[in-house]
Order: sequence, then C-alpha cells, then structure tokens
Amino acid sequence: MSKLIVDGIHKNFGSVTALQKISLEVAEGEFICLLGPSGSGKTTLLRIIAGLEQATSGKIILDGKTITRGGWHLPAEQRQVGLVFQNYAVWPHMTVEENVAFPLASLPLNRGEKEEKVRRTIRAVGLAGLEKRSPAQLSGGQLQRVALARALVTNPRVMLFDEPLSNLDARLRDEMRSQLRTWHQELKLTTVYVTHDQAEAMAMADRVAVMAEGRLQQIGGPTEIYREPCNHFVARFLGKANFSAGMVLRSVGSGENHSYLIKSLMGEIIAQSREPLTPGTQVEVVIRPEDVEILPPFARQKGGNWRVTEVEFGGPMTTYRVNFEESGVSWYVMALGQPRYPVGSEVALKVRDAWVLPTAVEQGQIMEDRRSSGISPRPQPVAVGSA
Ligand SMILES: Nc1ncnc2c1ncn2[C@@H]1O[C@H](COP(=O)(O)OP(=O)(O)OP(=O)(O)O)[C@@H](O)[C@H]1O
Repeated sequence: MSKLIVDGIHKNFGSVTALQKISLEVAEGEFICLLGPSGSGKTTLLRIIAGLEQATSGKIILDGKTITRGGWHLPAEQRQVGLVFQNYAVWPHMTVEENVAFPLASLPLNRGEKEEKVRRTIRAVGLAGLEKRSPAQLSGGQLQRVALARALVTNPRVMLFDEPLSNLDARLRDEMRSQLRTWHQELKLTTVYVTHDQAEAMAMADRVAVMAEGRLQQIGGPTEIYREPCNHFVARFLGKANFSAGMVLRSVGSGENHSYLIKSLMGEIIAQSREPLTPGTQVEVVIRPEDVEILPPFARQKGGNWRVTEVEFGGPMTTYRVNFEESGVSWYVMALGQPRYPVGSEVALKVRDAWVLPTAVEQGQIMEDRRSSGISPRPQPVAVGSA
C-alpha cells in the first residue's frame, strides 16, 4: 500500500474552488513535486495533507490510517508530518540547537535521548559547529537548514516542503537543491514538495504532479511529463514547445508508444503516440526545440519558407525563434554551440522527434480552418484542464 493516498480531495473557500477532486498516491520513500503556476492549488493541497486546512470532501490516508475524511481531520500535531516553509519560521531568540530541540519538548524522551537526536540531526543537515549561533548570525541557506533540521528531528512520517528555496539567491538555490536531493537519497523520507519552478521540480522529483486551476493535469517522471505531455498546458509549463496540426498517414512500428508517419506543416514527420491511431485522424503534435534541426535553406524540406526572427545565445546552446512565413507560425529551435544563422536568415527545419497530444484537442478546432491538404495551418490552444 502507498505511504500517502490523496483520494478525491476537493476544497472550496466560499465561492472559490481551490481543488477539484485531486487524487494521487505517494510511495514509501518517494519524492513528489507539486508543480503549477500561482493559484493552481499546490499550497492548499499541501496544507490539507499537513492538517493545517480542512478539505471540503475527499480522503487522505497516511500509513494506512485515515487522517482526513470529508469534514473531519486529525489535528496537524498528531499527524507526524515535517513541514518546511519558504520563510524559514525559525525562532529568532533561540540558538540553532534550541530551535532544533524545540519540537522534542513535548515528546516522552529523556534528556540524553533528546540531545542525541538534536546532535545527529544538526550533523545530517550540515550545521555541525554552528549549534550556539543565533539565527541573526546565519545566512539564508543556513537558516533553511535549521528549518529542515527542526522538521526532521521528530522522525516525521512524511516531509512537506512549500517553496523552501524561493527566498534564496540563484546560486544558493542551486546548491540547496542538490543538497536536498542528496539528503533525500540518504534518508529516503517520503516527501511532497511544492514549487512553481519547473527546473527545480525536474531536477529533484522522482515524479512530478502538474497542477492548474485546482486540477491535477498529469503525474509522471520528469522525462515523461517533459517528453510526453498530456495537453498544451503541461507542454508549455515544462519548457518551450512548438505545436503543429497534422494528419496520420500510417503506423511505422510499435513499442511502448506507437509511432506514426504524420503529414504536417513540416512535411512528413515521425511522431510517437500513447494511443493507437488510425490513418486519416487529425492530430496535434508537440515538438521540443531541441528536436528540431536548423539547416541552410538548400536543404529545405517541402513545406515553405522559414526565417530567423530572434537569436538568443545561451552559452552551450543557441535558441532561435523562426517564423513560417506563409502562415505566421512561430517556432523555437535550439542548437548546440554559438549562433550560426543571424536574424533575417532563410533556413530549413527538420523535425527529429515529435509527440502526439493524446486527447486534448477538440477535433472541431483543428478541422475548422483545415486547408485542402488536410492540415490546419495554426493549432489552437487547448483549454487548461481539458486533459
Ligand atoms: N484562505 C483562503 N481564502 C480564500 N481563497 C483562498 C484561500 N487560500 C487560497 N485561496 C485560493 O485558492 C486558490 C489556490 O491557492 P493556493 O495558495 O493553494 O495556490 P498555489 O498554487 O499554492 O499558489 P502560489 O504559488 O501563489 O502559492 C487561489 O485561487 C487562492 O486565491
């Protein structure tokens, strides 16, 4: 049985629906990120798991015991969850040691046991030597470690983090990110971690739960949600994405995913699909910028003229914005190394890999402005939550 089961959690704040029937399971020792834009319901879900907020309906089970059901919930202090927030919430008048010892005060342990726990936890988070310092004498990263130690010291059954790194500068955030990951690999504590930063979620999580407007959009490993998004929203939120309408010509092999030859604005391309598709089906494909090759115009494929409109040099990679002149479609292309095609260059693009969006596109949208070739020139955005 999963360590933590969130089953159909719904939350209304008056007329505002913050969460709509959220269900997910977290395995023992798993690190799950709740990822979504501001207002998507991440914090509300975390607070309901923590017992700081009451669900309107739905159930939560931790270690086989129901801790939330409908209008009833087990108080936060009886849940054995560790909480770390972005604003540290460290007591300013206590030393590091006293802060970490604070949650143990009410537990039935003798003094020696408490001291041993505090010592071990301070060492585990890398604060050994700073025990007697006051919070005013610590850096942001060190303060966050005190908060982490204080949450860990009671051996929680699940660790809950709410944007713990967002108050740190970029360099420290990267450092703490990798330290948190190392810490998790060592301690193997079941963890739910809220962030709006897709890079943070992808770097840290075993699985990422993408949320928008109070709904769970998709849950899966970082590679899966990046390579195989379920809709426009997930594709865009996880990074730059290009979209094209197309029509299935034929199957070109099978495997875990099905592969199809698709007739698109880019000519014929191969795309993977989770669902089996029949020839003639109108589909929409998503193509990551690194899966598009930018070539000199003499290698142009059948399909039209592309022109570079923006060039952004990012060190190891260059990102181009390229317009398809006939239809006004604009794509991102990423290529290794420094810029080779200045703004205004005519280029050709070649798609190396593509993914068919599963079910989100309403067929009417694509067919509405379909050309005689059977291909829509401009894919329409899909409403969030339509997955
Ligand atoms: N106490 C409250 N009273 C009324 N509405 C609330 C309350 N708390 C949250 N909401 C609303 O519920 C929705 C979800 O909010 P929540 O804070 O969970 O989102 P979030 O994804 O964590 O956003 P952020 O990243 O900005 O913290 C929002 O529309 C928010 O305005």
